[in-house]
Amino acid sequence: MRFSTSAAVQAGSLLASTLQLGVNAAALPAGKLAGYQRSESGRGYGGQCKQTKVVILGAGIAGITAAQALANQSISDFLIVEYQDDIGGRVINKPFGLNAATGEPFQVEHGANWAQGLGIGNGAPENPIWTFEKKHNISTRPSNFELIMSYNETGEVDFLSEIDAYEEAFAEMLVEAGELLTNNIQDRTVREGFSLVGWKPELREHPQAAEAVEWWLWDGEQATTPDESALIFGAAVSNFTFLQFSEENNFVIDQRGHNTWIKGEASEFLNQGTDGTYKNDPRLLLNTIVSNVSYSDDGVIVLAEDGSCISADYAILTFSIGVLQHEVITFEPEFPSWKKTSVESFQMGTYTKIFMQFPTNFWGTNEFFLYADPIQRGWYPIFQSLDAEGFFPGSSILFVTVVQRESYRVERMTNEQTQEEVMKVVRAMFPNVDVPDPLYIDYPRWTNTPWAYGSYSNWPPATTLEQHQNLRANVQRLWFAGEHTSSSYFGYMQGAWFEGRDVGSRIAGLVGGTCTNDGDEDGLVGGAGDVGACGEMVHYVVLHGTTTLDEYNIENGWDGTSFQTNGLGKEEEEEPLARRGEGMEKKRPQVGWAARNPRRAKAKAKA
Ligand SMILES: Cc1cc2nc3c(=O)[nH]c(=O)nc-3n(C[C@H](O)[C@H](O)[C@H](O)COP(=O)(O)OP(=O)(O)OC[C@H]3O[C@@H](n4cnc5c(N)ncnc54)[C@H](O)[C@@H]3O)c2cc1C
Repeated sequence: MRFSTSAAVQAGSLLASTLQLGVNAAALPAGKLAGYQRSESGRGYGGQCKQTKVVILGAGIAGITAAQALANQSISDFLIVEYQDDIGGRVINKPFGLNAATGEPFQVEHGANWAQGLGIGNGAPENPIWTFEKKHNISTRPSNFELIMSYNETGEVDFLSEIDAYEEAFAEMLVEAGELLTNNIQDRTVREGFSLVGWKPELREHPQAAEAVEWWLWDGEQATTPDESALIFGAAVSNFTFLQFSEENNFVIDQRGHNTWIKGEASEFLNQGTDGTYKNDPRLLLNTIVSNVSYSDDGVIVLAEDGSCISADYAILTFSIGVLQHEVITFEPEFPSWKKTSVESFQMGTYTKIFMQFPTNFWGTNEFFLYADPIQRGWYPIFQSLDAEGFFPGSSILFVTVVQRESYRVERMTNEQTQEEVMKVVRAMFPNVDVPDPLYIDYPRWTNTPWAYGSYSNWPPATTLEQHQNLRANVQRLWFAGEHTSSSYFGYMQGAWFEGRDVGSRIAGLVGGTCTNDGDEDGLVGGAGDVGACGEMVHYVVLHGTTTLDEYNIENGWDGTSFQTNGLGKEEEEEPLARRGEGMEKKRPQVGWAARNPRRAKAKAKA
């Protein structure tokens, strides 16, 4: 087997490839070129550049899956470049507090914590992430969303009936969203969608309680407010995961870390190192920060901060939209305007879990604690206990989640400042308890993490599928993949996986000359994840106001199963709310956007 790392090329051939690529060598920033000084002739670099067929930028789910797709099609000449000292990206765990039983800290997940929409029973397809978690024996526990208590600034107050009211409205809004998509009607914000079906928190008897419930079930999932979310695509992403797969969510408690499944998959094709583990495969370049990407119709040159350089026929860039928006990477030439506009159009939401370990459990056996602040919507709204049977019993760990603007605020504060605010809330929730201060408090600063700049993407209003396709589409030999390029599962691990697989397979087709990327998981037309296509991706130089139904197709990254209920929507189909989509393609088993069952819809939570 030939390894690209051993094929470092000398200055002369770098010059040749540079010229071939049409890259203006003089334009490459000097500071990024330590070790790659121009030769005396002024016609090349004095250093060496690794050469490979495909360079994969980022070793999160999308990057590892793209590499796996290449390997599966016998393309072993690739390099994976990763900022951090290990793979997994936003699926990342950190030590926290102390496990008295072992004398070691607990491992808590700073990023993705739930496998969502597992796809259990009812003939539903299985979420591929759940398949991998089972394969690699990841320890998980179903979250019990029935074990929830509600509070305000006076203590425990039962406002859980608001959940039913919200969910009835949500179900109705989903049907409306399906109508908008099917008939190519202009999209709305989720806030408008809610208002039109009568869900207006400010008009309810207890507005703060209604806001807390809305925060939990909307912002707590999308990490963005209903006012900042697109109705059609916000409804679709929920349908794809929770209706197509199922509404079961499992919380990961594996002390090896959630990313063990990604490492397990990587070990199946990255095992050429001296010790036989993925980490020592010379094709995986850890601790390498990409700073400059030059691309053309012939290839790509990637420069890293440490001065290293890679020349490749193709690049797959999997960095988050937060990284792209922070302009920490120089692209040469600059992105064309259709690409630049799409990068700036989509949003990066932030989701911050603040972990606290107390000397004792003073809150009991419930799992969730919803708090309605009298003044500020989203003020330390949902607490979750890890000191519960099946989780970390005896740990006295509680974590509270904030998102978006509150995330930005707390992430700029010290742990001590945050603790002071949180403890005021906790003491108000439990007025009859002598609540101790936590022994430990810690939380990630996602908004400032230089390899992510936020948690996961969200689809803003006034943005069509065509605009999103521009986010996905390649620019010459530079390709893109990640949760944010998934129109059907953006924000979720499965989005990153489907997109990594798709782009890896497309490029395998381009490199190998034969494209086998039908993306067909299950032999069904329009089955889960059938986003496969071959060759270059389409993009749109002129963006139209709306998207016609026939454009919701594989070319635009749309998974044909958005309208499938797989039996899960059966009850709903019998209800008047569920309607059949008009004019659907006959071949695809699309049955209209079913309203979600309010009883099941409580099973929603993100990470
Ligand atoms: C707090 C939080 C909670 C979440 N909860 C859930 C959940 O419960 N369920 C769920 O399904 N999903 C959840 N997600 C989303 C999920 O984690 C992501 O969708 C998924 O992990 C994204 O994978 P990716 O490959 O697209 O991107 P990433 O994981 O971001 O991979 C990109 C890689 O590129 C690297 N990189 C970035 N910049 C550079 C550079 N300059 N040079 C070199 N390398 C670079 C990064 O280090 C990273 O490893 C959550 C995410 C967060 C942050």
